[in-house]
Amino acid sequence: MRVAPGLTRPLVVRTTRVADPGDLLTRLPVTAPYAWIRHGEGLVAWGEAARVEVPPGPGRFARARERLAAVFAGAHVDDEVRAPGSGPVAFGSFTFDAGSPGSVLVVPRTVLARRGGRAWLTTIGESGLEEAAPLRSPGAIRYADGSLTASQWEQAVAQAVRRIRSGLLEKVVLARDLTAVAERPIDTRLLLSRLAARFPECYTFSCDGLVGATPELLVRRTGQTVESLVLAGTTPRGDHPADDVARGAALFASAKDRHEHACAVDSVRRALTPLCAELDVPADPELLVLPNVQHLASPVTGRLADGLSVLDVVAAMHPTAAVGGTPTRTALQVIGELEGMDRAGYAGPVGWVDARGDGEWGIALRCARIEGSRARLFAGGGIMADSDPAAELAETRAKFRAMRYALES
Ligand SMILES: C=C(O[C@H]1C=CC=C(C(=O)O)[C@@H]1O)C(=O)O
Repeated sequence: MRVAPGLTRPLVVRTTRVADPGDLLTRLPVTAPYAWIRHGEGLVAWGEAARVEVPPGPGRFARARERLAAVFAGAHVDDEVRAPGSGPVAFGSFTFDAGSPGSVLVVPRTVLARRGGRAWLTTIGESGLEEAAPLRSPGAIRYADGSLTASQWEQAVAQAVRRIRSGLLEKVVLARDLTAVAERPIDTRLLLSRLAARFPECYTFSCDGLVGATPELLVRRTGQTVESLVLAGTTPRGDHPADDVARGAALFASAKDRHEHACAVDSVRRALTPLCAELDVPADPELLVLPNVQHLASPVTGRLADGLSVLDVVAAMHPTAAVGGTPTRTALQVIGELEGMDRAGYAGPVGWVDARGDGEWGIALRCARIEGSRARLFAGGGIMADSDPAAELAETRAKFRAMRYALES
């Protein structure tokens, strides 16, 4: 744990109501912006009051929770809002693989938030609102293959299909990466505002260099209530309205996609059942239509049996079969063998937690890791016994479109 220079322990935290600040994203500074926004509501943050670098290994979520509790312990909190996300908050990103370094929780110095018509500002030490600098365009973007070429990735999918058909496993999610190099340093705030405008239904996020707009809510905890939106089963949008409707109907009727979706829902049900006094899992999925793809979606709700933090729920859920597979352990081995890359924060939990244990965590999808003028984009798809490698490749291209749009438009 590191407490920022210039701050004393315990932290002095103050949350005050503020007039509607307008578009939250326009308030962010260029350096290290944090964000979690959907339909214009959520939290943006900047500055660093404390940082918890989470060591890799089993039990990392519990360790993260303990270390964060130590940061929050004894904080002098003056909170006139007392709502989820008020008072001290940490933004976090955990790597997909428990063994990979790079998981982090950051307590920002300033958080600006809006929810349900109320807006508030939380500050730690000397901090506050500043005039934001104008957005900067990254200029032209050049793309290159990531760890595997498209055809190598198709071969990896074909191998996964063979392993599934041999009975080794039921489902595995394989991902690939693309690298992008811009003419000028990439302004994360520009990506965030483009993503939030084009994908209002998604959670536009930024945490420690990982930026994206994910449609998949891993878990929201508000008091005893937990909510999750399970996604799996995808088709690209159609070229015209009739094609679009036909694709949605075909997705709904596809035995392969329904089975792929059921694996993801089952993994969430299995994770949440021991934690919840009540759990409502719909029998059939809905269709979630986004600008680039359509998904099968199941909203799950539950009531927690006792006062677990959202981080405990994240620990129980990750990795769901929307990003791992079934059975989980075998799927993780196959991912390690076939993908040929470290996913880093992609497909890991990303979100925020407050000192009450409330918070919202998504699965980091449709995202990129930004470093200066370079970006590493990620996309994957669920592989089943009857998956077609070319169709899976097309699906990743449709998913890449979210970040490509943010970088290019
Ligand atoms: C793994 C990704 O998406 C997951 C979430 C929704 C639908 C998925 C699918 O249909 O394959 C994936 O399980 C990704 O976007 O990189």
